[in-house]
Amino acid sequence: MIDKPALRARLRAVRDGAARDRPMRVPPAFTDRLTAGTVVAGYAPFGSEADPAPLLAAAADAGCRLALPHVTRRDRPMRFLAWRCGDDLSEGLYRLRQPDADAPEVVPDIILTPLLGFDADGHRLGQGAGFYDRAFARLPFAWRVGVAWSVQQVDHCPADPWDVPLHAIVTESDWIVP
Ligand SMILES: Nc1nc2c(c(=O)[nH]1)N(C=O)[C@@H](CNc1ccc(C(=O)N[C@@H](CCC(=O)O)C(=O)O)cc1)CN2
Ligand SMILES: Nc1ncnc2c1ncn2[C@@H]1O[C@H](COP(=O)(O)OP(=O)(O)OP(=O)(O)O)[C@@H](O)[C@H]1O
Repeated sequence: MIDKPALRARLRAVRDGAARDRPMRVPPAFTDRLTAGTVVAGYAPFGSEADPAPLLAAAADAGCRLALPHVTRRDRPMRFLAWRCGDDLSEGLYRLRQPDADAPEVVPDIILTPLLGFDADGHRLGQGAGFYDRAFARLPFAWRVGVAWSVQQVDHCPADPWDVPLHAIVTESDWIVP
C-alpha cells in the first residue's frame, strides 16, 4: 500500500496541476447547519489549496462567527482565533497568513479543513505536521468538513490510529458524506 509521504508528494503534484477555475460549492447540507453565533473555522489558502471563501461568506451571512487557524511552532497546538472577512492577516510560520496572535481564541463548532487528499470514507491526508489531527482530538464535538478539489479524491487514504475521519467533504462539484 502507498505510504503517506509518497501519497502526499503525488497529491501535491495533482493539486498543483488541477484546473482550479471553479469556486467551492455551498451545499444546502452545509448552510442548514449555520445559525447565528455558530463558530466556523476556515483557513487562508496557500498555493493550490481550494479556497473556502464561499463557505465562509455563507457563514458570515447567516450570522456565524468566523475563525482562522494560528500556528507558531510545530510542537505547539494550533489555536483557532476570531477573524472577520476582510480583517488584516499577518505572515507567520510557513508563510501562512494568520490573524494576529492576540486575537481572541474561540472554540469552533465547524472546522473547514484544508486537504491534500481524501477518500470516500472521510479519511484525509494533510500537510503531515499533525496540527489538524491534534485539534480534532481536542475538539471532538466539532463538525469536521474537508475542503478540496475533486481531483484530490483517492480510492484509499492510509489511516493511522490517531486519524479522526471527516464528517463531510465539499469540492467544486460535490458534497460527499461518508
Ligand atoms: N491554508 C492552510 N492553513 C493552515 C494549514 C493548512 O494546511 N493550510 N495547516 C495545516 O496543518 C496549519 C499549518 N500547517 C502547515 C504544516 C506544514 C506546512 C508545510 O510543510 N509547508 C511546506 C510547503 C508545503 C507545500 O508547498 O504545499 C513548507 O513550508 O516547506 C505548512 C502548513 C494551519 N494553517
Ligand atoms: N492526537 C494526537 N496527539 C499527538 N500527536 C498526534 C496526534 N495526532 C497526530 N499526531 C502526530 O501528528 C503527526 C502527523 O500525522 P499525519 O501524518 O496523520 O498528518 P496529517 O493528518 O496529514 O496532518 P494534519 O493533521 O496536520 O493535517 C504524526 O507524527 C502523529 O504522531
